[in-house]
Amino acid sequence: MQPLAELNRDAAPAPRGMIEVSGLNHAYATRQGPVQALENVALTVGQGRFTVIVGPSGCGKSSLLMMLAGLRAASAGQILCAGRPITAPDPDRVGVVFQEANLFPWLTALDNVAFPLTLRRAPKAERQARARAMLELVGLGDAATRYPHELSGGMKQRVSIARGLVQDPPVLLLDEPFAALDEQTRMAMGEELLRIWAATRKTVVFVTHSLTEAVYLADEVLVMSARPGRIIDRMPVPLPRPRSYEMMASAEFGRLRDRIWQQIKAPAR
Ligand SMILES: Nc1ncnc2c1ncn2[C@@H]1O[C@H](COP(=O)(O)OP(=O)(O)OP(=O)(O)O)[C@@H](O)[C@H]1O
Repeated sequence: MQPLAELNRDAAPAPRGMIEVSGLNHAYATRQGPVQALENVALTVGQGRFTVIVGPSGCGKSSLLMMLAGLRAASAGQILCAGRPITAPDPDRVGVVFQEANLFPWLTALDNVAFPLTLRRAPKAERQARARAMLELVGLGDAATRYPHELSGGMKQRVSIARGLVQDPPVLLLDEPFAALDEQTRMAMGEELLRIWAATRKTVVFVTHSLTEAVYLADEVLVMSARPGRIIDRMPVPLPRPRSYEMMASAEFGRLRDRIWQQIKAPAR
């Protein structure tokens, strides 16, 4: 007879992803009729994994991220985060960072980071301690009392990342967070994000147009088709970590980037 432990192991559910999306469809209502943005999107992101989403312009990447964040409802389908549906923004489970840092100009860096805790009416000492720790984490411990206009573009995005992490959510979503930055700052921010990710072990979903950024950052790249967006490839990135600038010149890196490019380049006319 099979021992009880064996039976239990067989009966245990398969390990679930931190994020599980199934049958996601979305059509926007426009004056010209419905615009099908997403078609039957399904994906799983394992706990602590760094997943990057790429795809042609207008394929629905931002729409998908907004839905994962609970900021937009899909026409159909299900999104589970940590085993429970996402139906509205839930900063305890999901932090979000957008292309624009969207900081309040009248608040210091510290108070911007603390703002979500203020909304929750957390005690002031706790808010400040937590926000200070997050600023330290993103390398801005010395800039706590500065206002947004006194910060560079890269520093503002660091504040935005710190704010996304301040409630310690298991998931961090980033929608082209470095797109507005110059190339040098963008590279540095990519490295910085990997350092933060390694320190916190968050589950990360990152949208970008940059194929180099995608391969450099990801454990796995999800490639979307042109609209209506579908997932057409799940490409693991077997490059070792920590990633380095030199890896970008390797044949393996080039092969991975080319695999994405071949799938998203516009068809020749
Ligand atoms: N509020 C809206 N109303 C109507 N159509 C919309 C709306 N938001 C997005 N769309 C359309 O849905 C499609 C997907 O848009 P979305 O912004 O999600 O794509 P994307 O892949 O993030 O684009 P990009 O790469 O250019 O940032 C596009 O065709 C867009 O025009």
